[in-house]
Amino acid sequence: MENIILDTDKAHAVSQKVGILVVNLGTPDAPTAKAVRPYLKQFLSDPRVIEVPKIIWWFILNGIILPFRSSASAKKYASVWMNGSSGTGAPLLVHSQNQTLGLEQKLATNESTKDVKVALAMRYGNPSIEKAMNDLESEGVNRLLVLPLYPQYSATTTASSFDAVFQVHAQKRNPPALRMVKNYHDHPAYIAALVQQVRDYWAVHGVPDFKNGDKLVMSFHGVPKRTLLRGDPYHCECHKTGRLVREALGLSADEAILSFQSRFGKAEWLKPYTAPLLETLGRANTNRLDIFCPGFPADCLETLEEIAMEGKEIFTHAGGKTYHVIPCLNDQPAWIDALHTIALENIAGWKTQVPTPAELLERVAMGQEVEKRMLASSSDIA
Ligand SMILES: C=CC1=C(C)c2cc3[nH]c(cc4nc(cc5[nH]c(cc1n2)c(C)c5CCC(=O)O)C(CCC(=O)O)=C4C)c(C)c3C=C
Ligand SMILES: [Fe+2]
Ligand SMILES: [Fe+2]
Repeated sequence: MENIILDTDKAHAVSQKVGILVVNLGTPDAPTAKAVRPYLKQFLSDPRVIEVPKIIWWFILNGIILPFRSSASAKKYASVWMNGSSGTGAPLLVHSQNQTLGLEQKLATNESTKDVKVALAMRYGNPSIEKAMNDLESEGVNRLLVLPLYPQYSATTTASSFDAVFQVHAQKRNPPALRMVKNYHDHPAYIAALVQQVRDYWAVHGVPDFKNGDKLVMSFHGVPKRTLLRGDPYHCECHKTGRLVREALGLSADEAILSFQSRFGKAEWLKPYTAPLLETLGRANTNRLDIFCPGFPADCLETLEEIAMEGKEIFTHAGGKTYHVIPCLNDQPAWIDALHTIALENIAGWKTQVPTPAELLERVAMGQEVEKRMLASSSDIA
């Protein structure tokens, strides 16, 4: 039936179905300039990402960035495109899909959450936020938790995803109730998953010799410095995540160094920049450097190409010896557990199962009882 209000199964808001919209940044549909261009256009036309006057930016974007960057980025995407046991396609999409499935399976193991619907959406590209919200609506979801795969809040990412959800929400006559997860940069389950990931890597590849100058670099995606000056808490949240991981590993700030990568354009971004740091550590003839990206829950172009390939080249070319890349959380069980915990905490109080007719009658009776008591107490006051 078209109108869900007239559908007797769903009438009178009886259905109380909870849905979780897992949101990540997005990625092109194919590693070609033709597919990268519309993705970059949508991404770089977002005023949350680019805070340059619209007219000026239109000329820079269409005249310089899209013609040149689309084909350069496409080559980089081609170098990391996946075709293996974990899945086929862009790494960001494959890992985000596996995480979404992992969360759904975990929720399905418990009677009270087994009917929670989970969908993945991408802020730019596919599957779009609009499509995922419509899919959840057609499954009867009327209470929606938005769970971004951004542990650290930034207006450029988290708020931008919320904007896109609100835009779809604004088009609906009977939209779902909304809850948004703003951040979880210091959530114990997220920190535990990060620490586990580093320890698991060291269990296989040996622990760096920190006393003899080996380093752990924790590289986060950067943002323009002016966003920090205007009040974006992203910088502080990255520092808190980094400190909690470092302390759990028993390392000093000199042994585990925090940095920011992926600078775009000429403006100043958060410092220290990762690439020059790798060069400095290479020049200092660092024997072993391990690099980890705690702010990226899923491996993507920025970790697999920029960090693993370009970073290695910079470090070893400058004189560094061995370069170890610790994979992102991806589908690590402790991370799926963390997502599950964060989701449960944020849907608390939202009943997920449709009440039985007996439960409905009980509620009506309870309501009548409360009304009677209120009337009695108001006549007492009078
Ligand atoms: C132009 C400014 C950009 C800001 C600000 C920015 C913030 C930001 N980005 C991420 C996470 C990711 N970014 C990724 C790719 C990417 N980022 C930018 C630019 C900005 N990011 C561009 C132009 C690109 C596209 C790739 C390229 O052409 O270089 C990705 C990977 C996407 C993929 O397909 O693999 C992620 C993830 C965060 C967390 C963030 C701010 C906190
Ligand atoms: Fe980015
Ligand atoms: Fe800060």
